[in-house]
Amino acid sequence: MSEPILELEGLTKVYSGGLKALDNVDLTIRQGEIFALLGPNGAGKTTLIGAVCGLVRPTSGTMRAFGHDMQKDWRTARARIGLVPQELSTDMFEPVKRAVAYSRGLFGLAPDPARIEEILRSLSLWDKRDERIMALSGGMKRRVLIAKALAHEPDLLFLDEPTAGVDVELRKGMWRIIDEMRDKGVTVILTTHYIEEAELMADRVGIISAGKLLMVDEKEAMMARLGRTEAHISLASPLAELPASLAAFPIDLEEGGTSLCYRGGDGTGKGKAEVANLTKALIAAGIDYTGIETRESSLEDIFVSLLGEERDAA
Ligand SMILES: Nc1ncnc2c1ncn2[C@@H]1O[C@H](COP(=O)(O)OP(=O)(O)OP(=O)(O)O)[C@@H](O)[C@H]1O
Repeated sequence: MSEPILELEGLTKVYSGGLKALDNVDLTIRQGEIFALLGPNGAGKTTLIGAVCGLVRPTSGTMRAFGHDMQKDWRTARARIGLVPQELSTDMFEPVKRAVAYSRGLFGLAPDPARIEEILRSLSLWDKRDERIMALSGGMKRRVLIAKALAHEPDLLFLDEPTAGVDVELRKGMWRIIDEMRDKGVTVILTTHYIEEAELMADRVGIISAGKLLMVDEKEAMMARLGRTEAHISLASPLAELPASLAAFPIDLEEGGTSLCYRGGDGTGKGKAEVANLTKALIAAGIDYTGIETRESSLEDIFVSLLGEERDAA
């Protein structure tokens, strides 16, 4: 397994008003992985990123990046970390190219116009290089943020909600960029509200709520562990009860006996095979049906049910 690039232990942040935005977070990120941090508004995602990027001072806990203790040796690690924040804060009056080149200089790297050109071209910003950032569309501004983060060639890149409020085209462009970074071996930590995005891009997913990291796992493992298949089978005529021959299936009679509902499997397609067996068993039992609707649960369902459990437990 590759090197840990970021190790957080017991990371806690209590804001001055007393709000615990991070509650004892342990997280290890390995070189080259794409990690998605999923959580509802106010879960602590931006605070976590801010802590690692030196924008938020943790109340307690330790952070190591590239093997350096970030509280003791902050600069060495920080120079290798890029951040694409949610919003533009500065240099709205600057022309695109100058802002991006400046961002590289900020991290102590020698100017490299060819590299800046390559970045601007890859983000379709080259034609806009001399325009002031404030004159660009929202989506273009977001690309400038990415260009700035890439300008200093980070090994670890944080993307805070990279696709919030952007159109489908730009979202796809962003996914492509993340893919390219994966190919270059850059480690990416992204936060997102779009579960589809996490499902598509990430190798591992962490679910955070109210400052607590509820679960971290490989995406496939999470789906296999918590995913489900749900199938609704419409029966040709209502059943009063289920025959004993079907007792082994995880099924319920619903809608006054006119519908059979199967809930089982594991999000990896195992349920589909079981539903196929169920249909054979129905025919063998002389039960006729008129339609089947099957649905595999997504990361979204897992996310929603986990957060629901968390709320119920609170
Ligand atoms: N500077 C601050 N002072 C006090 N409380 C803060 C501060 N910054 C954030 N918070 C609070 O900390 C909690 C976590 O906020 P954070 O921005 O980290 O959440 P988030 O998961 O990024 O949310 P979103 O998805 O809305 O961006 C929220 O309740 C927020 O109101």
